[in-house]
Amino acid sequence: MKIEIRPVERSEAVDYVKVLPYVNGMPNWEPAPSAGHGGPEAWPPPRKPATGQQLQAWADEVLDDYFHPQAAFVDGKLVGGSAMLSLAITAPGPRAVPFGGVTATAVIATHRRRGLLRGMMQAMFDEALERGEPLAALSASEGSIYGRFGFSPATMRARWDLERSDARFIDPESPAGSLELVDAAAARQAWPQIHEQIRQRQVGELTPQPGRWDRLSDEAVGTDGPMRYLVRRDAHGTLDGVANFRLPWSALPEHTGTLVVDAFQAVTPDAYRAMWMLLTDFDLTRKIVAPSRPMDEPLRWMLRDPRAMRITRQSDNLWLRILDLPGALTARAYDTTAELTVAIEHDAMCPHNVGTWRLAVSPEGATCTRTDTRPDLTMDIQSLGSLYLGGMSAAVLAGAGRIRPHRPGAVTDIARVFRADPEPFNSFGF
Ligand SMILES: CC(=O)SCCNC(=O)CCNC(=O)[C@H](O)C(C)(C)COP(=O)(O)OP(=O)(O)OC[C@H]1O[C@@H](n2cnc3c(N)ncnc32)[C@H](O)[C@@H]1OP(=O)(O)O
Repeated sequence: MKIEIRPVERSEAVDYVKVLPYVNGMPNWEPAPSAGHGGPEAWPPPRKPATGQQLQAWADEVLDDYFHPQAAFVDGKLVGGSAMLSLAITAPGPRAVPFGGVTATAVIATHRRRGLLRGMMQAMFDEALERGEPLAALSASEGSIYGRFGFSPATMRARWDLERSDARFIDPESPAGSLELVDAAAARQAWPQIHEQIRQRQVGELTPQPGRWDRLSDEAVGTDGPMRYLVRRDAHGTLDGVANFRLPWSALPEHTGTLVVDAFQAVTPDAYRAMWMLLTDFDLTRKIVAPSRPMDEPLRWMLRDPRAMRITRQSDNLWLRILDLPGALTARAYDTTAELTVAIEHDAMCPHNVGTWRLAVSPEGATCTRTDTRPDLTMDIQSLGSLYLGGMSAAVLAGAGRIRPHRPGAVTDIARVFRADPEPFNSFGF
């Protein structure tokens, strides 16, 4: 059996997309309902196999400059593929840090568990480092796969619901400004403007991959039910919020009258409140479901009964992988002054990360250099990925034995250095 891992050539792009489960009408996510799914059933039925025209459109995307595909060949046949997208994530600062976003990953069922994904992953890590991307990231189809490659959850998301009758606001006055239900084309125009303002300040948000905004307003994507679009303007007429929502039809009486908020972004607290006031009080609805929202949703604090907003699922969202430790740690900013030495004992796929590192941070900047001194803490590379955006607790990771302190106070110190407020959040994957 001859195994070859290499980038895809132009003539092989259609073969590459053919290995992806969704292209064949097969599921490509674990069957357990994830926080991101908004429908009442466990998961929408798989789509139909792709048409020749769709295959060609996806193949063209594979060949785009921002897409860096690798493929696995066994005895000359393309049996697996994975790709990285060159994107940027907002790190504390806020600073935009380039990363390789792993996507479009699959190995055909007959060739799994032979190390083909591992081979492609290594090739993608090496290429990302050459492009100067200190991080890799992905959304995981299953929780047990990607830890072994050095990825670890760095952001979380929640699905919540709220009975319309319980959505009573502490301040019932609607803020000045206007709300308008618009068509898909107007929402398509609003999304990039609003997202860009939020991305520049919200840690965890991502630059959109090409086609992102077309897909977001595409009715064929996501759960069923016609898509509706809401935009909001402030008292001066400046656009400051946009949301996509649906009222899915269901044969089950318990699911009828549910308004699903697929996507929601607001630039100001007024826009945020005005839009939720409308969406939580739509005539002929009973319940509001928001499938993929931050854990720390301000809406809870606007309600007279904060308990009315019930988190019904929560899950990891973005998984991060530190590819270049000093590059990543000096790319983000810190709002405290501190000095810490951190030891990484193992990193088979990125051995240059192994060693003891002295991290010196201040609001003016950070340095990260090798040192021979005794470390304050030892941790795995996964834990550093989880800490990086400031969303995960160092104390919890220490409690799990993933971070080992070597002096009193070291865990509190690293928590203070990395923590961010509000929680990092990415409103979409890739
Ligand atoms: C980022 C995204 O794109 S998410 C979408 C991922 N795609 C899918 O889930 C589609 C369905 N699954 C698949 O196509 C394949 O199972 C893949 C792509 C997930 C894995 O491909 P493989 O070539 O089988 O992985 P590979 O053999 O390199 O596995 C490396 C290690 O991960 C483990 N592993 C791989 N897949 C899984 C899994 N689904 N569950 C648990 N462990 C797994 C292997 O056992 C192996 O373990 P080891 O390091 O202890 O030996």
